[in-house]
Amino acid sequence: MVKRLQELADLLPGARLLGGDAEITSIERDSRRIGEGALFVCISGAHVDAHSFIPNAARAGARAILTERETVDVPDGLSVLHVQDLQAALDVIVPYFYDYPARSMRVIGITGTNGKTTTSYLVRAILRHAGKRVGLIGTIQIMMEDEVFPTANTTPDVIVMQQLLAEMRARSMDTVVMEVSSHALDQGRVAGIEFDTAVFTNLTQDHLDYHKTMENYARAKARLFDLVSEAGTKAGKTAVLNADDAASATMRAHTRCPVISYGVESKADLTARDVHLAQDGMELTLVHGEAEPVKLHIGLTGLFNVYNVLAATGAALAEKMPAADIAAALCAFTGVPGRFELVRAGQDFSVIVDYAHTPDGMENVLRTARAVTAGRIIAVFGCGGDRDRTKRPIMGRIGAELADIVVLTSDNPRTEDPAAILDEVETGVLPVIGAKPYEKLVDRRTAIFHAIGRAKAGDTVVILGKGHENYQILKGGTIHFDDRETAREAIGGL
Ligand SMILES: CC(=O)N[C@H]1[C@@H](OP(=O)(O)OP(=O)(O)OC[C@H]2O[C@@H](n3ccc(=O)[nH]c3=O)[C@H](O)[C@@H]2O)O[C@H](CO)[C@@H](O)[C@@H]1O[C@H](C)C(=O)N[C@@H](C)C(=O)N[C@H](CCC(=O)O)C(=O)O
Ligand SMILES: Nc1ncnc2c1ncn2[C@@H]1O[C@H](COP(=O)(O)OP(=O)(O)OP(=O)(O)O)[C@@H](O)[C@H]1O
Ligand SMILES: N[C@H](CCC[C@H](N)C(=O)O)C(=O)O
Ligand SMILES: [Mg+2]
Repeated sequence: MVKRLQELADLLPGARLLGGDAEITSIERDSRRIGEGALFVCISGAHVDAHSFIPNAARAGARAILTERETVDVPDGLSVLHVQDLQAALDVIVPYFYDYPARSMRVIGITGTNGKTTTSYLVRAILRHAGKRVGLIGTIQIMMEDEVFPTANTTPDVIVMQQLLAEMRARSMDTVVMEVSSHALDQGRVAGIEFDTAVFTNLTQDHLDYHKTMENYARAKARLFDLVSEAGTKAGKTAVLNADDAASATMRAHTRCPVISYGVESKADLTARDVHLAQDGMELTLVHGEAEPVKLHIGLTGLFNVYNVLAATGAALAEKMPAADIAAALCAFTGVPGRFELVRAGQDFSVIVDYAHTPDGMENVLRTARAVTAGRIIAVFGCGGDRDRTKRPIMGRIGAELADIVVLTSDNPRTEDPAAILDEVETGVLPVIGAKPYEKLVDRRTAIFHAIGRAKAGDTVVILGKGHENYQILKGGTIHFDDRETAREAIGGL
């Protein structure tokens, strides 16, 4: 990809180009990714100011910088593109630079508090069963067909996003399925993407540290439905909405394209009945209008996963996938890493590792565990640091109400004092814990060993919050940590 700096400047009213035109071969916002000919975008972030990396960028071969700062010292030979509003400038020039890759493929965006990753994996499985070449962008990883790439965010920033989409175009992906976080919608990470199908899973409390109110949070999510409604270069757009979630009204108010609704309680285009849960899967019957109802057995469990199955089916129908492929792919689906994942190491009790890190997620998972457990529920959980503090006591209360034994422990404390986080969670635990056994163990490994040590035949140990994560983020740095691995070790030591 090569474009002239002047060409980019011409797209931006009020932009000033200092130091002369130059040929640009990439756009980067991280000095560590700069190569020969790059335009280095200087963002003053939450932790560091990228202007301080200009010398590094120059040494690495940057040709120019993009900034909204009036005066910037740059080494000789580096041009400066000055703009009034950096984010607005990126919205325009990044998709242009990469020749709007999203226009070359179908784009399915999934938003909502919980269920995005699970739904995206289900959609990917259905599309692939129907013979499509599928890219996936989300929390766990990025995939292009079977090839896997790591990711730092659920939805990458606008630059990495356009680079990924350009790579997917080069590899002839037919469709990209992506999780679209509220942060992404708020920060313009999906600028320049024309969505074909937009899916809403649900809205419950999370991220109030960032959005402040549930109204702002809902408004950020609704942005995806503005985007899917925009007239662009594509035809056949659809919004897939959860009829049982009150926030769908907000999403619908932003939608100006056809809607497929799904639900279990309310009247909807797509529903499920005859749901039978087991620990390692469930049966359900999918009902879509006048079509013959389809009975499925799938390797996911819990009513919340019925919603994910319906959301994914809605997206597949919007993408005109044949009913036979939908049913066959769902029946062959075996689960998502770290989502209600069973750890089997020959023990006579169950161990489930799950990514629930919101009040609603916890409630769903603990209720599901209860429904499929004969003995007691032992819950191990905490809350992430540097994130929504108001969810801590709520999660504490839910854990104490729904489990029989509670082991409070650290999630990813990040820069916070781990013990202080647990104290905040505990304010929700204490009023409802009564005589139930309760421990507060800051070290997650000790907590998992403790919980597994208490388990008896027929019990279920539910380890919540970190799911697929194979690390723990502490003040001193990030360490290797995997709940599944630790649980296996603990079982092995019994
Ligand atoms: C609050 C927030 O959204 N922060 C995001 C933001 O970081 P930032 O701009 O504040 O970054 P910074 O670390 O201060 O760095 C500033 C600039 O200096 C640059 N830099 C930095 C170091 C260096 O050596 N050289 C260099 O050039 C950085 O590339 C950056 O451009 O931009 C980064 C690049 O896109 C993101 O990775 C980062 O996400 C952080 C890691 C994060 O934790 N975000 C969470 C809140 C988030 O976005 N979560 C949602 C998921 C929510 C959900 O699914 O429930 C997500 O989509 O991931
Ligand atoms: N539809 C749902 N409704 C409520 N809770 C759910 C739903 N689906 C999954 N969960 C719970 O939320 C956890 C996270 O699920 P998943 O990873 O699919 O969601 P996500 O929206 O991608 O989360 P994140 O925002 O962190 O990326 C699961 O481990 C489960 O506990
Ligand atoms: N174990 C996690 C889950 C984080 C989920 C993530 N999507 C976010 O909140 O950004 C934590 O709280 O650290
Ligand atoms: Mg996710």
